[in-house]
Amino acid sequence: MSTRTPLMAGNWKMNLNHLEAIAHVQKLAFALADKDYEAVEVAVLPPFTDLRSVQTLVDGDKLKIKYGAQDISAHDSGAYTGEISGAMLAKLKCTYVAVGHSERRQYHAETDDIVNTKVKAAYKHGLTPILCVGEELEIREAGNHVAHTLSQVEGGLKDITAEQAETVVIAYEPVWAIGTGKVCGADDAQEVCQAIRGKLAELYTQELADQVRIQYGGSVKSGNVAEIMAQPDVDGALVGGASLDADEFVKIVRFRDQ
Ligand SMILES: O=C[C@H](O)COP(=O)(O)O
Repeated sequence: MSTRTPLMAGNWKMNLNHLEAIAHVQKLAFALADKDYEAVEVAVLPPFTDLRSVQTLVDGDKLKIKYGAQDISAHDSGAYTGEISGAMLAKLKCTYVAVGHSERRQYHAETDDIVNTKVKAAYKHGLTPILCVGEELEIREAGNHVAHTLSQVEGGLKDITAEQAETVVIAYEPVWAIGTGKVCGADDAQEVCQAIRGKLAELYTQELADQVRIQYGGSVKSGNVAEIMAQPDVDGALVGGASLDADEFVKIVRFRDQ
């Protein structure tokens, strides 16, 4: 039986300003109880401009919610206008950082090589990367979704040591299921998550692969989360739209009750 603690992470994307972020985290904190945190790790990934406010709230009230960023610069400092470094995120006590989200790959031309440099930057600064992978619709329709996703896993983890990789979180997000309401079938999610675990065993060891958490992401809601979480290789969810509604996100955290 798996000892992996599920990770439910809300990726707010480009939503909620810093005042709204405070109200939202307060609502989550009010609703979630110790028994929730014992069963599930809960995290939010707000926009960069919200992180200081979230940190102040989490620190001040000793909240058990973890938080992180949606992206990280591959560079440590210098003339990189608009970028945010791992050192800056670490200073704000971020735990996680999403790397290679499909929206970064699609709108900012992030290749596996760029994603890999960002994974390295995350580890360098003591952050845990949530490495996002997943195929576009044409690739799935052509039956190449597993191979495509595994090559993104391999590319993202290039030169990452076993000591580092044992803490990575992989988020499998089929692009066609993101924000579309089209949920990948639980069996389909399991197929790819299982293959990702197999790839981790091949790259490292079975023991390491058994330890790594693999999330599913793509139109996760309270109504479908239980079925997805019932899959043996799915260890959590990366939730976009539904994480903006605090009540709905709490229901997702409490997937066992749904
Ligand atoms: O990071 C989250 C994913 O992109 C899923 O977004 P979604 O739940 O709105 O489909």
